[in-house]
Amino acid sequence: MIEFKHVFKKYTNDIEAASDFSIKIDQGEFVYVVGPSGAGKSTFIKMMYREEKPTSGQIKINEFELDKIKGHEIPYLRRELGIVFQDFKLLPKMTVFENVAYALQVIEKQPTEIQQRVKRVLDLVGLADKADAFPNQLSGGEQQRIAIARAIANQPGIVIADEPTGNLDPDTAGGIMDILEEINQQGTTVVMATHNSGIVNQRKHRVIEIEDGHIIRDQRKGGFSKNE
Ligand SMILES: Nc1ncnc2c1ncn2[C@@H]1O[C@H](COP(=O)(O)OP(=O)(O)OP(=O)(O)O)[C@@H](O)[C@H]1O
Repeated sequence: MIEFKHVFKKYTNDIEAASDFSIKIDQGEFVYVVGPSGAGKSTFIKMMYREEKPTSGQIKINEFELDKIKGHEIPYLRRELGIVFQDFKLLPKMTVFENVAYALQVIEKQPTEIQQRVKRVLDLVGLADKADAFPNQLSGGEQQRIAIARAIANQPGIVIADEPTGNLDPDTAGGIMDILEEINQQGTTVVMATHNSGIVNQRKHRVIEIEDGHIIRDQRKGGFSKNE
């Protein structure tokens, strides 16, 4: 569950990227965050994983109130969130296997469990045969599938993706969407910022639309609005 209560975010340059965001996303929902460039989509998403802090208001991620979270609770919060970026952010000197395993090592899993989990998620994204490759030996779509494998290796309840199909051709983007929809069908909440009106119109899910730092639409099973 993700809950925003009267959240405002003003950057130091006085730009208000979030103005009174109050929204609730239940466990298991699939939500697109749409809106023009500079609307505040990334800011909304970054506040969910504490990359940005609100100027005022409350954000709750499952049982964690982010403004009250204590240092020792942060690894537990991190475990509940898987994050996927447009530019993948894979570690270039590590193999595919090591990139995914790294996400598990930081929460102190046993080596045999790490092996099994990495294998399971690489199978899920269809890249078990690339375990020993390095990121620069993979296509953009493959790198994004690895990034998703890394994000879901901890079996987080929530996956947050900022433009996960942004750099990919339509077929490859469709493959990424298939994976996100599959993990959503297994119960994972997916929140995805996107400019891709084709995807939003074809694969109907809840849409939260942001414009100029305001949530202007929150629509279940809605496509893009006319001005996108
Ligand atoms: N660190 C920052 N410091 C100052 N202003 C910022 C910062 N990050 C974002 N902004 C501003 O806040 C507004 C919202 O930016 P944000 O990145 O959230 O938009 P967006 O909808 O994700 O855009 P895009 O689709 O282009 O990624 C923009 O006007 C942006 O210039």
